[in-house]
Amino acid sequence: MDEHSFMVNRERAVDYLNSLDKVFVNDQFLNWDPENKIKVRIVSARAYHSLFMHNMCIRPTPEELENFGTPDFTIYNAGQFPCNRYTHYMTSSTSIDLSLARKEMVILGTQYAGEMKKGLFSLMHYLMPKRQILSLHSGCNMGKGGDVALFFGLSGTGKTTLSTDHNRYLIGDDEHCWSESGVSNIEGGCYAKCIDLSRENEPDIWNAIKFGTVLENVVFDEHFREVDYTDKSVTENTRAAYPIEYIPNVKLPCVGPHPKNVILLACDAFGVLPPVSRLNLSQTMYHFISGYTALVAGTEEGIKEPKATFSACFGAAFIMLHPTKYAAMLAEKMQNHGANGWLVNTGWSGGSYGCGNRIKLSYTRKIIDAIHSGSLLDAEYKKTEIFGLEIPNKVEGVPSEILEPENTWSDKQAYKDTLLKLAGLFNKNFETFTIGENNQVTEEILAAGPIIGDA
Ligand SMILES: Nc1ncnc2c1ncn2[C@@H]1O[C@H](COP(=O)(O)OP(=O)(O)O)[C@@H](O)[C@H]1O
Ligand SMILES: C=C(OP(=O)(O)O)C(=O)O
Repeated sequence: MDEHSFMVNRERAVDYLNSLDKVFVNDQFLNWDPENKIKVRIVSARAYHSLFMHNMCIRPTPEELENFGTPDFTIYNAGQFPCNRYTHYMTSSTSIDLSLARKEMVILGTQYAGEMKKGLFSLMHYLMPKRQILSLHSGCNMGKGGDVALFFGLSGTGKTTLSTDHNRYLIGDDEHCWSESGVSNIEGGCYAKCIDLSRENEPDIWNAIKFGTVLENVVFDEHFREVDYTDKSVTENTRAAYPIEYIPNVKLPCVGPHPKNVILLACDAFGVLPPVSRLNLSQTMYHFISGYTALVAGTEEGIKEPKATFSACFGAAFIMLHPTKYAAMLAEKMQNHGANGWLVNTGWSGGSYGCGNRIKLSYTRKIIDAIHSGSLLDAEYKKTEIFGLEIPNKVEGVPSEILEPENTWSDKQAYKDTLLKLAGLFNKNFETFTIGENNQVTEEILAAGPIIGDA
């Protein structure tokens, strides 16, 4: 959109906010790295939006608030009020506009609180790389011995669920920076999906839902105030936003040393990617640039059943530079700090969606445990056809037969056909990444993708 259209929307939002008796103003920080902290001001009409950002951004101390000064960036959230559909570029009544020049964001026509946090995340994807800091759409946690793991993945792949681990310190569930001094969380809270949430499966998230937590899109009994986490009548995308301290084993301040493991999460609805594979650096780059997952119900509007999608760097909606710029930074950091790459399928096994089942969360947790402990590096590995992924022969606590997807499919031909289909989708997606003049993608990265013809 052009500057003029931004200003039309901005004026509409500001006029709307000015017409109210009361607005809420939050002054907060982004990024726990003290040297790269960003000051944000959020002006909103609804208490729920203000509390959401209070929970999600880093909360200033009273002294910091006193000396806050001029913010680096301001959000005008007039979400209850629509944009004018006759304004240039508007195709609906919803518009979320970000101006890097004005250092402002305007929200009209949507009250989904996540827009604010994701808008700020886009800003960080612009500001941080300029300082040679890599911004990451990933969860992050740290073991008792100081080993840090990153969990990359698109919405619904398990970043929040798997980074929230009773045996490890939580650094953050969704947005991080990797600088010369290590990792830092951008946020001060978590935004967990809570559809079908249970105390047994996710005790830490369950217990984090208490006074002060914002529950969004959930259905509850107004008399008893009991939430029905199974109710999908508003949307599957039900959410809980809580301050990160609501997780008992949080690492405060939310910073850590350089990562030891980089885990790429894909929720493969085709059911052909192995539950876990070890990646070399080129494969890690290939899969990072591809950013594959299946959109499942609840992640985007209109998705009723899973559909393959590719989102560069696991965050195409947020990145501001060419994907290979982020990939090159990631490769350099992983190489310099000796981090291992892994691909974990948190999606289907035993067949595609509709036939097979989603891999049990308890098995995925065992796989993640084996990555953290280092024991998975000791397994024997075998290379898969087409994708050339290295899969281990055993993982403690996981039935060995499921480690090789073909074993779990009763119809072997259907497995092969589906594998080829997915490989074709990967290749087609990667056609946009050529070994161009700027040497954007290296031969090694290109060769790390699926090779059709070997089957
Ligand atoms: N094997 C699995 N691994 C990870 N998550 C799973 C698995 N099976 C089911 N799930 C569910 O998938 C959802 C993952 O969502 P979440 O962790 O919020 O993703 P993200 O943070 O990446 O958006 C949760 O509701 C979780 O309970
Ligand atoms: C915040 C979102 O993403 P994630 O699921 O990665 O938290 C979202 O999709 O609104």
